[in-house]
Amino acid sequence: MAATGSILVVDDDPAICVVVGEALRRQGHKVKTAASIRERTALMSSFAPDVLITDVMLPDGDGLDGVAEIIEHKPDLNVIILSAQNTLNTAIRATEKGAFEYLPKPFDLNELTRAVSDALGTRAVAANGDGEGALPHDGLPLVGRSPAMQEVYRTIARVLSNDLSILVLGESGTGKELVAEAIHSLGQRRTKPFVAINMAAIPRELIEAELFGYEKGAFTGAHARTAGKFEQAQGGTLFLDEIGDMPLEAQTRLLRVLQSGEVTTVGGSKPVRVNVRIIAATNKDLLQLIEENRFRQDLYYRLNVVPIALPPLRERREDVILLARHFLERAAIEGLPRKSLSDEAAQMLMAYHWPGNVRELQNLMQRLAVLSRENVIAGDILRHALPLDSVPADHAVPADQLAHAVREWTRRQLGVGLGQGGSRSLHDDLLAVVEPILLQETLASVDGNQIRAAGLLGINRNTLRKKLTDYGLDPLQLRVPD
Ligand SMILES: Nc1ncnc2c1ncn2[C@@H]1O[C@H](COP(=O)(O)OP(=O)(O)OP(=O)(O)O)[C@@H](O)[C@H]1O
Repeated sequence: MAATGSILVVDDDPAICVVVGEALRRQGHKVKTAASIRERTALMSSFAPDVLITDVMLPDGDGLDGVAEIIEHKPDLNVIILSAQNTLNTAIRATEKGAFEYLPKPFDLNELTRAVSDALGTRAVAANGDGEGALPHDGLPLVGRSPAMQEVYRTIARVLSNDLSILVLGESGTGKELVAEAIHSLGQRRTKPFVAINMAAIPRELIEAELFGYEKGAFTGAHARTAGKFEQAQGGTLFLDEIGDMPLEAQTRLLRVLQSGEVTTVGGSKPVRVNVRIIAATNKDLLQLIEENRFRQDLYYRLNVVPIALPPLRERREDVILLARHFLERAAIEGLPRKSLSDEAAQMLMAYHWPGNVRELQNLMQRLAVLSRENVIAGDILRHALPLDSVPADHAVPADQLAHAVREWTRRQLGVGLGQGGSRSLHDDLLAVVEPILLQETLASVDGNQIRAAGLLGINRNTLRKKLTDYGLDPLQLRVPD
């Protein structure tokens, strides 16, 4: 049976105290509630709880204030923070104060009761050795309050005080590099270098020299010993962007460095010890690459100690307006005219499918800050500014029609084709019908510009190029359809 204990719930909302209190009592815990910091302080000494659940915004102050001191006096106490201010800042502050868990409001009651059971079965997490207020809290880079982003904040907060390897997953423009920078600049390595290298941006044959450095004369043009990114990042963080594009030979070498903690330059023989935190990122399906023998499984496990998944912007639409306002505000701080969004414009932004994710939204807001003559950005301006006439992805009728066509096609294939063999697979057959149309139409809409088409499709440029070759499509011959 799960352990039971005494729990103090602090929230100025009586409804929350009742609901949480009842749920916990039903599980056999002893529960008391308080509505303010004053009441909390009074109860802490008389009641001596095992777990403290506290809201952040309390009528007489910030619920996080004093938490570090409480834990210092009572190291066994586990603290669970509830907060409606679902920002990276709150998650980090909660972790810094030594809180056991941070739950964004509105929270899931099951999650809370589970957190309490976990807390009772675990020793309190010691407060971060940096001490209070040691981290720069202002101007935190990541914006967004969606549940998906809260999960990201919680994970970031948990990895700041350790050196675990991190794999950031997400489509292009979702903020993978920003997450890596945030982990570095808020973590214990922040006074050391943050070095980024993008595997897709460097010719394959140069990747090893860039990463590990090279000796004088190692190859034509190697005029002097040059330190690689590993050595440049000494003591700090190395961000390996687009790791899925790393050639296999370089992967083998990288794995060796991660296992030994030593780098040997290309053409060199004397290893150099390196102390570097690794954060890798990819928009590719690494498991698929492993299956195709294009990515080493052992390297994958080394890199993927803590995964952080950034969902596409279209799957966290509640963040769109916050982000849009953030970018307009930033433009104003940079000296551009201050702009706001009309209701219609806000609706349109929410409905759009954002294939280029946050980067696309950021670029659009910057453009509008410069171009729009009115102070309030109206729907009309957006209609021109959004690509493809801002057709929202959720456009119900075409999506329904497509779904209908796919259903009919699949049923027919299953009816006709079962047991006849010869066909590659239903999945491939469908893609072979649909994908070339998607690629052709998208390319035609941007006059064959592969970079823009890849952005609209939300896939990597190299992936697009490969697909075009596979389907025998020539982007230059694609004309805007009638
Ligand atoms: N949550 C966010 N809050 C504020 N700005 C963001 C957020 N996410 C992304 N951005 C901004 O959007 C732009 C794209 O982000 P970033 O370069 O980190 O994406 P990425 O996933 O690494 O893209 P790629 O895979 O193409 O390299 C950056 O200018 C970044 O500052």
